[in-house]
Order: sequence, then C-alpha cells, then structure tokens
Amino acid sequence: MAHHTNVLSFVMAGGEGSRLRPLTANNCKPAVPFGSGHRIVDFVLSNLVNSNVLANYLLVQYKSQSLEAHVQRVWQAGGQVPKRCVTVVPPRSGQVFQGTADAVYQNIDLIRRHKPDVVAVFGADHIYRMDVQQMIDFHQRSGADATVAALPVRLDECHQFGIVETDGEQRITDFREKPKTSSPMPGSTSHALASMGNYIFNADVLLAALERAAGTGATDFGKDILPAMVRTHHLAAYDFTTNEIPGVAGFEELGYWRDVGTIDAYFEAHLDTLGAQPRFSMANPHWPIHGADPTAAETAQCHAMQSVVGTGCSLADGASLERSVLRSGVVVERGAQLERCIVMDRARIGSGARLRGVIVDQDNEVPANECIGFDAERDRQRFQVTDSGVVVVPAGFFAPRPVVVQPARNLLPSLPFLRPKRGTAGEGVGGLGMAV
Ligand SMILES: Nc1ncnc2c1ncn2[C@@H]1O[C@H](COP(=O)(O)OP(=O)(O)O[C@H]2O[C@H](CO)[C@@H](O)[C@H](O)[C@H]2O)[C@@H](O)[C@H]1O
Repeated sequence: MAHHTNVLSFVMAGGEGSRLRPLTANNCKPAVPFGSGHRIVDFVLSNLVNSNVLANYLLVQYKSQSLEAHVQRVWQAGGQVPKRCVTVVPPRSGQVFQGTADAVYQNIDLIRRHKPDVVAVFGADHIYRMDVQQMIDFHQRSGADATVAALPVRLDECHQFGIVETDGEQRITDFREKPKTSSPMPGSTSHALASMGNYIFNADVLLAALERAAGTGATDFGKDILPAMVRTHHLAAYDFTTNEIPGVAGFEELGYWRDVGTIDAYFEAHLDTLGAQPRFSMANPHWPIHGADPTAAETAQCHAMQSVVGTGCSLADGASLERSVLRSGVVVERGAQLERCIVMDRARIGSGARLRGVIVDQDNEVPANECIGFDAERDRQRFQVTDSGVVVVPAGFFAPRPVVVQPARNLLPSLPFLRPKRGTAGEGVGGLGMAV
C-alpha cells in the first residue's frame, strides 16, 4: 500500500525570483523570509516531512547561501524534524540547471541509487499545507504514470500557470504551459484547472523521460516534459481541493494555496495569516510549519492588534502595531506606528515614525518621524511601489549608523597603514547591500 511506497523527492529551489526584487537581492526566492520566523521553503519541506517523505533533495543555484544556512540549522541538525531529512544540492562546478527537468536530470544518479517507487518533484515557492501521501495514494489508485497536483484558478490568471484539461475522470488530455488564453473547466464559467508545479512520477517513467529529453533542448517539466507526456503516457490530475489536513479551522480558506511570486502576492499572503480568524493559520499543531525558532511561538510572540512579533523584538512605550509582521530582533521605538507592515530581521523603526503598507528589508534604521506609505508621489521618488501601493524599503536604504572605532590619533601620522578606511568596525554593517 501507499504508506510503504518508497518516495524520493526533488524540491526545485533554483528559481531566481526576479519579480520579488528587491527582496531577492541577497536571497533566492525560497529563502525569502515569511511570517515572523519562517522562510518560503519551509512550507514545501514541512509538507513533505509531515507526510513522512524523509529523503528530500533541495536543488539550488542562485544566491543559495542564506538558504543553505537555514536548511542546515532547521532541516539537517535535527530537533524539530528528523535529522538530515533534507540535502542541499547545487549544480556541479561550471554547470547550471537549465530548467526544472534539467536540474533533476543532472541528479539522475540519486534516483538510480535510492531506487524509489515514485519520485516527487515539487516547487519551493508556495504558501500552503498539503498531505503529499494523499496525492501519492491517488496516483497509485488511478494507475497513472505521472500525476500533477491541480487546483482551479481564475481565467485571467491562467497565463501564469500550466493549464490542464481532463476527460472529467481526472485523466489529463491536454497540458499547456502559460497559455495566453484558456477556456473554463467543465462546470465553471470563471476558472480553469492549473498545475501547482507539484508532480509524482513513477520512477521508471521519469528515468526514461529524462533520458529521452537529454540533449534535445527539453529542459523544463512545464514547458517540455509534461506537454509531451500527455500524448504518450497516462497523466492524472490530483484535485488539491480534496486534500485533507487535520486541525484546519472552519474560518480558514479551504485549499489555501498562494504562489508568492510577486511583492503584492507576497504581501497579501502575510495579511492572510493575521488576526483571530486568519485565512491561513500559521499555528496548526497538527500540521506544523517547521523552521521558525521554537521560542518565537511560545514566549515572545504576541498577536496584539492582529500582528505577529518574532523572537527578541522590542517595542517601546506607545509604539503601535496593526496587521503587521515583525521578524526577529526588530526594535520599534517610542510612539512609532506600523500599519500593514512587514519588518525584516533586526531592522529598527525610529521614534514617531509612521509606516503604512510597507515592507522594510534588513539592515535599515528608519529615522525618527519618517513617514512612508502616506504620500504615493514622494514614496515613488524614493522607493519601489507596487501596483497595489505596497512600498518596499530595500536592504540598507536607511543604513544603520556604523560603529566607529576611535583610532589612537597620535599614532596615525606615523603609521598610515593603520588608518581605518571609513571605520573598520562599521564596514561589516554598513557594507551590506549598499547599492541603493
Ligand atoms: N533551473 C532551475 N533549477 C532548479 N529549480 C528551478 C529552476 N528554475 C526554476 N526552479 C524552481 O522550480 C519551480 C518552478 O519555477 P519555474 O520558474 O520553472 O516555473 P513557474 O513557477 O513559472 O511555473 C511552474 O509552477 C507553476 C505553479 O506555480 C505551474 O503552474 C507551472 O506549470 C510550472 O511550470 C520554482 O520552485 C523555482 O524556484
């Protein structure tokens, strides 16, 4: 039965995340922070590990340093999750992953070595809960060669997704990657069935498909492999809306799933997690999202005024928070007001500052009485502002004051080589992400 199925997973974490700029200036997309203590990659990894899939390979390439450090701390050290349940795999030196299928092809030896029954190929960029075992059960029951997880999306969003058509019995009859237009799915006038970028393959089918594709320029599952497989194989669509997660509250959105590929989608998904009756609750003990510092949830976190506050934050008298997320070590000085804001680790908000609809990235000390999010014209002159008016203060914009090491003045003239270049100690702090 499915629970004894040997599963190997590849999690695709090599995306550049260009539409999340400037948040991806120092992080790849899966490493971008989410909520008060997580990173985006924690959702897919929690889903796999909670589903008892314990052999997971995370395929990385761009700006993967912060991702690797995070995976090492949370997913390899043991503690919250079984030890070494995730292995990070960058391309071999001098190589790049040309696309998702090429990334798996370059690691085909892992499939040969593990000899799994099925291979799960999952994206790393989404906010959701999913019991992967239920998808594997469905895959095996339907007798498919490969199964694509799918859910309805609005027709005007179809150009962002792989769109599947089925015969009504969950067998895929057509797969088109990001089509300009789509027709609605049966029984709907407004929605079509989209691929979530999560696939289950029978291992032998995947091996053969990758070998066949190699050298033909077919490098991507969505663009090349799946559309071709529809004609030669039995492909099934797994209906994500039937996936059942324990502990989901009645007020939450059924089948919550968000592609946080743009700043607006990323910002909205944060708001979805806030309040007493969130659309998506971060605190479900039956299906935990691992990755945050455990003390964050227990001791330092408070939900006052529909906000979350990460570990080691400090809020001065009269500071006010509304529908906001503070990550760890954030300082909000006296009288500062934050409304609908995401403040990244260790940023400081000066006294009396007023921020509304703002993402403050790391390495910022917002000056006292600064005002952002109230004057769109002025904001646009200084910052990136999204279509829905979210302002992004990039890392290092309000550079923290460097720590100046006082040189021993009387020694300097005779020992010029000791003269600190613009404050030695400040270099590490002030030197980060200073391009803006
Ligand atoms: N060269 C590479 N090496 C390793 N990892 C890489 C990679 N390039 C991208 N990735 C990762 O693979 C996943 C898919 O990203 P892609 O950019 O390939 O496709 P996209 O998300 O646009 O569409 C996909 O996901 C949507 C759902 O969001 C589907 O509808 C659509 O059919 C599907 O192609 C992401 O997690 C990304 O980080």
